[in-house]
Amino acid sequence: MPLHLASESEMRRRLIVALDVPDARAAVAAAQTLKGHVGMLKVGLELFVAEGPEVVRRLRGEVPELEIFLDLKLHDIPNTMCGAIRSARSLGCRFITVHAGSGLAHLKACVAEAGAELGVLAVTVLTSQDAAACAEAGHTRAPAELVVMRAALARAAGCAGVVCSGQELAGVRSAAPGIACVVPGIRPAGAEVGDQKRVMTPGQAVADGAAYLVVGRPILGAPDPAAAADAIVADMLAGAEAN
Ligand SMILES: O=C(O)c1cc(=O)[nH]c(=O)n1[C@@H]1O[C@H](COP(=O)(O)O)[C@@H](O)[C@H]1O
Repeated sequence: MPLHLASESEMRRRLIVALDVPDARAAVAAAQTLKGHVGMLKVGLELFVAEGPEVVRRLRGEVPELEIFLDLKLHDIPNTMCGAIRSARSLGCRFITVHAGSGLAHLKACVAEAGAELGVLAVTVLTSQDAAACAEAGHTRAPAELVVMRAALARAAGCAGVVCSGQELAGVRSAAPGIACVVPGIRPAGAEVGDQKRVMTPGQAVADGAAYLVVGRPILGAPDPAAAADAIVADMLAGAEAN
């Protein structure tokens, strides 16, 4: 992003916090703490399995200024994926995730079902997978090649974006020009990597063209989550300005 367009509020809008917490009470408390510091809340499997769609309605009611990203990583036959998307449509979420590895027909069906309001994000290759994990799973291509192929499929299907690691941003941008890249596996310099394999710092991911960053433990596991989010925003801004 050119220097004159990079602003702190723009970086905050592009920071998504993963609410990987066990219940609605913890989710609402984290959202209240982080409003004004992040731009979107991600509701994923841990919280959704515990609380169901009601937690999305509750978050929308209690923190209406933050959009919701419903991360269910749907991976099934098209009829079943479309049913889940139909059920999700009334929740008013900004994004929903599906696995890109299902192929073009699956992605197209999901995009058609989601309509204009709900953006379908195609998860390319999980950031917890390295080359060895892909080989174990039977893939003959390296993660970066798979990501780029799947990003091209996602673009052809009309997806709102892809989920990829920061390490594939350049490849995705050239294979699927214009597609929004949503990047998890974000780790500030020196932070614990945990189960993530393909990681990048916030600033580098923004410099390389990420549209949104998804961050969980480096924010929620910090002694002061709002300060941790602010530090990530500062690094994002530095990355945007260095670009
Ligand atoms: O779809 C996702 O959001 C996702 C895709 C992916 O490839 N890797 C990945 O880590 N995620 C999610 O991003 C979040 C990352 O959390 P932290 O590793 O704690 O920052 C988790 O909620 C994951 O479910």
